[in-house]
This record gives sequence, structure tokens and C-alpha cells, in this order.
Amino acid sequence: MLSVRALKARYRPSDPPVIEDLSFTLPDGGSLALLGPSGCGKTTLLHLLCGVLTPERGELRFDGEPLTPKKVPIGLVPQGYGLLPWKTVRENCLFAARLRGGEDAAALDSLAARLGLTALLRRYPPELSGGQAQRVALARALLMRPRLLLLDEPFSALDIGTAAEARTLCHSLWQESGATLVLATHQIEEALCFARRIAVMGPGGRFLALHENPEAGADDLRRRVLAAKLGEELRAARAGEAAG
Ligand SMILES: Nc1ncnc2c1ncn2[C@@H]1O[C@H](COP(=O)(O)OP(=O)(O)OP(=O)(O)O)[C@@H](O)[C@H]1O
Repeated sequence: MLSVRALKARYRPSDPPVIEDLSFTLPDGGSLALLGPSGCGKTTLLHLLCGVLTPERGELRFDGEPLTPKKVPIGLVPQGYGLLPWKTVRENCLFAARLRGGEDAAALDSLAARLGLTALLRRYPPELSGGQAQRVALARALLMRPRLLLLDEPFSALDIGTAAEARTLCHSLWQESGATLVLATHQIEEALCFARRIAVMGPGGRFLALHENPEAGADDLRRRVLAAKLGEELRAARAGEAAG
């Protein structure tokens, strides 16, 4: 179980906290989507979860142990994908896994085939399309054999058709991985497609609302009602921020 308790974080001592006091839990293999206005702290929360940012206060635990990348394999697909331009696709994919002592060329080959990357393994990131770069970043994250998978607006730079395809593929691969998922997104549809829990974040990184998402296909009417409610809550969160 992922457990976040009384989390507080800021980037500089002179800045107000981005996350003021956040607590939530997520079961193993569970999924949480973070929706919210730009600047409310979605990426900051992901950075806290993957250890890029250290909290000023509070606790991050995974299965009762402190959540650190050394103890818990974490896969991150950051905004902009974070590929190293001087390394080939193959090197980019294996680099992170190698750092944690688990380079697995056979796993890369099979994942590359699933993701349509086989012919691109010797290319460099600047020679890739946005959709290809996104799939490389996903391959790199999955090769970590993550128990926690963090996706930061992974489809936002893709055109509608490419994004829809990438979403379907990413959803299957995530489910096969069994990882616990936290996804930051601006798309209500994306949150509904991926996550069993959906949080609407507001100022101070607060969860203004936290919803259970009905199973896909189980109750389409309930899903449509939830989509409408999320739309209203997002508008209210944006308006609140503008007024504040
Ligand atoms: N490296 C940084 N140094 C200082 N402040 C930062 C840094 N990164 C983010 N911030 C600030 O922290 C706040 C939250 O930013 P964050 O990127 O977490 O928001 P977000 O909800 O992910 O936004 P978006 O939807 O636009 O990606 C913003 O006010 C932002 O300016």
C-alpha cells in the first residue's frame, strides 16, 4: 500500500508551501489520477513520490517501508519525457534499469516490439517523433519493473489519434505490470480511463474532492455523471484560484 501522511513541501524556504498538508492511501496495484488547475502541485506530488524532491514534513511509505527509489522500484514518465539526447533509444531505456542493477536486454527487446520501437533502438531522441519519444519513456519506466508507476501528463503532447492509441497500449502494459499508478493529467477522460480513484487538487495541493471511479463498462451512467461532476469541480477549482 502507498501511504502519504501529513505531507508538506516547498521548493525554497522563502516560497509558500506547494503541498501544505496532504494525506491519502492507495492499495497495491491501485490507481490514482490527479486533476487540477495548472500550478496546483500535481507534478510536485509526483516528484515527492519518486524522491526528486524531499518533503519538509510528513511521511511517504510503501508497504510499510519508507518510500525511496533504493527500496521500491519506481518508474517515472516525466513531462517532456526526460530522455538523454546524447544516448541512443536503447541506451536511454537500459540506463535507468542498469543504475538499479537490473539491466535486462531481453526484456527491452520484447517491450520494444510491443511498443513498435524495434527499428528505432539505435536512434537518438532528437530523431524521434513525439509519439515515439513517449513510448521510449514508457519503455524506460517499465524496464525498472516498477512497483510504483508515475505518469506526468504522458499524452498531452500527442495528437488526438496518437494519444488514443498510446493510452490504450500504456493501459495494457500498466495492468500487466501490476504496479500502483499515480497519473497527473488535465484530461477528465484520461483520468476515467486509467484510475479507480480520481482526486481534484486545489491550492496548497489539497484534495478538494476524491472520487471512486466505477469499473469501465460496469455502469456507464455513473461514469457520465462522475465526468460531469469532475468538470464542475475543475471549473470551480480554476475559478477559486483565479479569485484567490
Ligand atoms: N523547480 C521549481 N522551483 C520553484 N518552484 C517550482 C518548481 N517547480 C514548480 N514550482 C512551483 O510549484 C507550484 C506547483 O507546480 P507543479 O508543476 O507541481 O504544478 P502542476 O499542477 O503540475 O501544473 P501543470 O498542470 O501546469 O503541470 C507552481 O507554483 C510552480 O511555479
